[in-house]
Amino acid sequence: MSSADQIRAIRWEEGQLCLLDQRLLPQQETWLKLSDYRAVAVAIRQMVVRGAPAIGITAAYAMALAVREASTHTDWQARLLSAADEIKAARPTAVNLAWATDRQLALAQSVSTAGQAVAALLQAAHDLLRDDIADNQRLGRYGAELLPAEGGILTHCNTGSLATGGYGTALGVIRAGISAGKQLHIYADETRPWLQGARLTAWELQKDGIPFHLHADSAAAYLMQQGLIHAVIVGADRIAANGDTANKIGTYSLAVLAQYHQIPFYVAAPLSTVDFAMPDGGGIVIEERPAAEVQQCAGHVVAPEGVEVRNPAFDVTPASLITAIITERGVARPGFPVALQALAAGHMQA
Ligand SMILES: CSC[C@H]1O[C@H](OP(=O)(O)O)[C@H](O)[C@@H]1O
Repeated sequence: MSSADQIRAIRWEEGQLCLLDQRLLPQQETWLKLSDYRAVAVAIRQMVVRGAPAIGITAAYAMALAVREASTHTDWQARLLSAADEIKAARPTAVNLAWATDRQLALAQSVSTAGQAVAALLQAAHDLLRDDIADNQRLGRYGAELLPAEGGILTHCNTGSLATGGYGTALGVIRAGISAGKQLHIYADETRPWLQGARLTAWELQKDGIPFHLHADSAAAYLMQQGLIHAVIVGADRIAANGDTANKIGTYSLAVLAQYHQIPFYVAAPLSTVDFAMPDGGGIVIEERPAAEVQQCAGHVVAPEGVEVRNPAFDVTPASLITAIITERGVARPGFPVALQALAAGHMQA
């Protein structure tokens, strides 16, 4: 693989969904080739593929696999409904998973025959993958305008090509800023416990030749205190209608730190990540992941046998701590309920 334009986590090849196994990066680049939607749901839950937009795209392909299997049965629509429930149950927090699955279900219910559904759902999954990359590039350009001409940008988790169809959201803004000639230095949180920053963001930035330092999550406050950070930019898994944002655990503490140090705090996400049916962040389900992820570090057990663990995979940052939400249709600033609705309605451009 070469630069950002080539990094892909999701491919459709010879009738199979191919997923780059992100559990093994950066040491191994191994692809899983899947033909059964049940195996795709397991791959999402086990984080073979992760990142809100990426799991949405993956779910869309899983539905295409499901309708292909169901199409040989007269009760194909009932079978597809059951498959959709199984796919949506893989992970609860990122709205993209349910959004993409339900969108495929509605498409299947809009056609007359199983054969038409097989063709329509596969094409819709291809279109979603293609459109996500184009949306990320638009989002990147809008966000790049907010970044300083020169400075340090802190990012959390992985929001690049591996978390999306390609190019990335927060990392897409950084890519667009660099392409626009901005002199940016990236500070990448390692992002315990799954280490998306240390393993995935570092891998992407190194491939792009973007200057960066990797640091422990607990070093973020020190870097801000030293005046090295001029903006924080993160992704999102679910944005409530009022702008409250669920994102990787540790995001909320970064937002509090950014406010204390008077550093702009940006969220970058496609509008498909906004859950307009959810009035505020209080209703967002936070995924609790296996204890082993905290008891271990990079696969090595570090905690004593039998310790009790809390492992929330996400937290919710109140809209009051967010400077702006960057989307593929423009930038939403505080007064998010109206601004996000306006962007979704296509009324507002940056
Ligand atoms: C481009 S959104 C990526 C988003 O998803 C990550 O979560 P996970 O790695 O557990 O799927 C994280 O919240 C990122 O901000």
